[in-house]
Amino acid sequence: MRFLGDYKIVLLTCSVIALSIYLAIYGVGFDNGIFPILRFTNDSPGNRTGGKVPVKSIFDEDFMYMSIAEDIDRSDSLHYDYYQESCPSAESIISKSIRDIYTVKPSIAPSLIRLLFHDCFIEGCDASVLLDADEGLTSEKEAAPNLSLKGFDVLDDIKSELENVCPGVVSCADLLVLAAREAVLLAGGPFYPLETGRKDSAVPFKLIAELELPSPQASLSVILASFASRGFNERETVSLFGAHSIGITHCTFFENRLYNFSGTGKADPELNPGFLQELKTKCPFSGSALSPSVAPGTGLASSLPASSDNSKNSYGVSTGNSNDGVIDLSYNNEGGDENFGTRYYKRLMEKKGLMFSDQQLMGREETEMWVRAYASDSQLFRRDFAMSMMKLSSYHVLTGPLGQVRRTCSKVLPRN
Ligand code: HEM
Ligand SMILES: [Ca+2]
Repeated sequence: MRFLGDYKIVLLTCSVIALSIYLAIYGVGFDNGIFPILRFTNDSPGNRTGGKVPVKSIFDEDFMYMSIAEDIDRSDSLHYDYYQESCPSAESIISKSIRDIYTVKPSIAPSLIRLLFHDCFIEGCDASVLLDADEGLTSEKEAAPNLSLKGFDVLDDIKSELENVCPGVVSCADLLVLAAREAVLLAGGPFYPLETGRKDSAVPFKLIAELELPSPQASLSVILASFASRGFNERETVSLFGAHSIGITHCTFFENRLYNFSGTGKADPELNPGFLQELKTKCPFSGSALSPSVAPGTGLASSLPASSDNSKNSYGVSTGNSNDGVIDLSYNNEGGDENFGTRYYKRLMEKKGLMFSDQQLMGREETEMWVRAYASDSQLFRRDFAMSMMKLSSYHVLTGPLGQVRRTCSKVLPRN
């Protein structure tokens, strides 16, 4: 019996160590000696600045509380309320600023969420996307998939407010993830706890952004591979796409589906016929659908052939044509805020996905299953979206001496 008891202790200790390593690697951190547990019953912010916010691990099905050694050195890693002493008002300044701006400009919410995705997906959440071009540096903003990003000015303003209160303390990477979380909440999405302590990169990654941000013409296998290479499974990937229930899309990103799908000169058969007519009136034929740059089914942005039409780039973004129409992804907030996410999945089930890449989620059993689940169960979607956003917001972060805290989000610190 004694042997059995020892055996169990050894087994438990090994499990704790293994789980610790797993969670540390995948970015769901510790907090004050507790594996975070998410309250599934309630989406309300709860203890937003108090540090110990319970979070459920994405990886275990059972709710587990375990104590871990108190003497782990967390000074160089992400943790809750990182700015508690160095800048106690940081989180409230950020959330209040976003709330104020949102009242006059609600489009800031989708802009920031997209910005977060484009930053974190490329070399992690390090604010690399916020850098302007500078001597020797080509800005990530100039990468084709990033040309229609917005919200930089708002982050610059909030950063200068933070600099007035606590100079050189709050990173732009933390600012972006916290601002995007507030944006999700304002748009009717769930609250999720976030650890802080990210540092900013000293370089942008324009070429990697060109190569690795998925194109709106990407096929399902390309999309899944691209998310999987960053640790996101099908369920997490499908849940993140729920962000496409808010904001806007330019016609240019799906025009080929209306007029010249796969070079056939016809519409995409996967488009709902009534919806097709509706879209055609909003996005009249402009000729750009004939461009080879928008041939669907291809891979990542960079793998699309360069357009012969100089007004468009390989991501299909109009660079010179100001006539490009815009479609409201939320369809005037169809079903209200409480339908954040679910309205997107319902539309996919009706073959009303706007981009080729959106409708692709219905293309395989394992992703279609999650589309159906999220369309019918908004609580499930909110929980999954919250967890996936937490995971995305902590993806591949720079901490401690590995990064810097910029004074201005668009500029790296001057070299000494
Ligand atoms: C295969 C993956 C994805 C592709 C190809 C894609 C592509 C696009 C495109 C082309 C637009 C329209 C931009 C414009 O017209 O200005 C857009 C908008 C948007 N995307 Fe995605 N996206 C993807 C995944 C995601 C993810 C994972 C998120 C967030 C978690 C996200 C959040 C958004 C938001 C919020 C908007 C609206 C932006 C605004 O209104 O300013 N997207 N996306
Ligand atoms: Ca980045």
